[in-house]
Amino acid sequence: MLPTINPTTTQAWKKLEAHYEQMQAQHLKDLFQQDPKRFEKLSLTFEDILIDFSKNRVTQETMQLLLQLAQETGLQEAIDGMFSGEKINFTEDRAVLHVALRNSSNSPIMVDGKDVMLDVNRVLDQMKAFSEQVISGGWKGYTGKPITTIVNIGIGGSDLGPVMVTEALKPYQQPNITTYFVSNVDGTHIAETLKKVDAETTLFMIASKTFTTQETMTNAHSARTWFLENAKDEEHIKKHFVAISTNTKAVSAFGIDPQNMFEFWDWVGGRYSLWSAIGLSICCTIGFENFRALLDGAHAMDQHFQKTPFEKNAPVILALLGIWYNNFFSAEAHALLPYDQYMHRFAAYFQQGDMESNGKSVDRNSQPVNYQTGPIIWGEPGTNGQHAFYQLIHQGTKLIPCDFLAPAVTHNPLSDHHPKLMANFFAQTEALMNGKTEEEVLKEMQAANLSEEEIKSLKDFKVFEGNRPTNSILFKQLTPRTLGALLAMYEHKIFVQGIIWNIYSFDQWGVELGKQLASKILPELLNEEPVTSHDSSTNGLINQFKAFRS
Ligand SMILES: O=P(O)(O)OC[C@H]1O[C@H](O)[C@H](O)[C@@H](O)[C@@H]1O
Repeated sequence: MLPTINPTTTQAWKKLEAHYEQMQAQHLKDLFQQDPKRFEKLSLTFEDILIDFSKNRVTQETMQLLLQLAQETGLQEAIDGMFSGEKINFTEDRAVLHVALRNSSNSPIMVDGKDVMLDVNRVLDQMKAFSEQVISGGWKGYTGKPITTIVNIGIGGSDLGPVMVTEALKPYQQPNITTYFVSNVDGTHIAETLKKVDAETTLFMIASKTFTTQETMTNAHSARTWFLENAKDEEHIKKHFVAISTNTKAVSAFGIDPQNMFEFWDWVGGRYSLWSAIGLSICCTIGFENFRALLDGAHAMDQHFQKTPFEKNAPVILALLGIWYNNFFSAEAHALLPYDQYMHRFAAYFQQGDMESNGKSVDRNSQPVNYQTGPIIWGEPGTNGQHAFYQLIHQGTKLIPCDFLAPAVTHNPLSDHHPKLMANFFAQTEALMNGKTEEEVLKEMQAANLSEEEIKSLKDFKVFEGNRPTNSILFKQLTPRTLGALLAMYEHKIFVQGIIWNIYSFDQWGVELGKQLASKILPELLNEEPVTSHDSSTNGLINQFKAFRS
């Protein structure tokens, strides 16, 4: 059982409220001036990753109080519960064991009296053997040609993780394999993908934990129809369709040979599933050894998370800082800004990871929460974001804490691109912290020989308040191991926040209502009758939709 402490009732929370009153007037610039050792004190390293959290609006006292909050809300007990296979996903009565999927030390993890590592290793072996066959050309299509193209059909957790990782690890891509991802039920997605592929050399991976998701099943059936139009014979399906699911029955009903099914289990949450057989498209794209290295990096971070004292624990620190802004500074959002083009789906991935996990408003006592929970997560790679939305982060009315992530070594050392990219990375967090005072603005304008009148009319617009908090996460290079560690770090950050907010992070009831209503509306769209069963807006929209199509 997870602890059920309302965080606002803790001693630490009350002290943090009082402490916030002092801290809101403090400027980061001054905190740096007061303490030349601030960077050393407020940064930590994990393997090849440096996490600098010194540009946050905190002092040692803030960190102490936040750590006390973690203690008082029972974080250690919760961490132990997750790692030992307790059914901490209470509302679905399930364990939460993505950590078992990458448990390379193989220590037993028991669920319902059974060591899950046996199953984990069995499926990993199956993934290894299969991906090696595909990559080596040993797995042949129905005309005897090797597979050159993979189409992963899945949505949400059965799509975002593999998309993000295969993009992030493109430098490790096998030269003979091209991978596409189809998620949207909009027919455009599958239609445009099928235009690019050849039935003789394409392998479809139908990835769905439940194997009932409307979007995925619709796309899978369209892919099957298209394939049979080419291959003509249902016998050939077994060479071109594999399934990744927890639902064996539904996989067989679809016509996929159980031999070609890759299993995972109900204790793997969809948004935590890239480490499971859902990662098969990753294995076949970058090779099993690289997938293994991704798992190993995550496992190393898991151990760090499980065993390191909270004051040096990367996921715990990041989580506490997030709580500080979310609950005391009333920050509504958090931006993830990777300065690495390969990580262009990183923010999208953690939009699901974080917002589906912690977008909750009922606590673990079944009571409505009386405090804020999960933030809005968003972001784009630098420097593109700088030329689009950073204006608001620098000078807008909202406080948006940001994580800046970047590799020191690029996979594409093209002339001076990387130093230029990194100059921006360093400049942005400095600018966000320091801002620009009126005095500095005046000096600048005078140096540019502006008239007194021009200076007077423009100066106010050019002042930057600064004091905008950032974390800088600088790593040596974006390797599979480092990516694995970074992903696990953010996963555990989300876990810690969910524990402190006293919510259940591993269910997602909020996505159900829209699905139910859509299945009620679908038949109404397929007949000629005017619709009257909804509110006037929904009726009006549906009836206009029908009129446009008639
Ligand atoms: O893998 P599936 O069962 O097809 O589910 C795909 C997605 O469906 C829903 O939208 C859930 O909210 C997601 O958490 C899940 O990842």
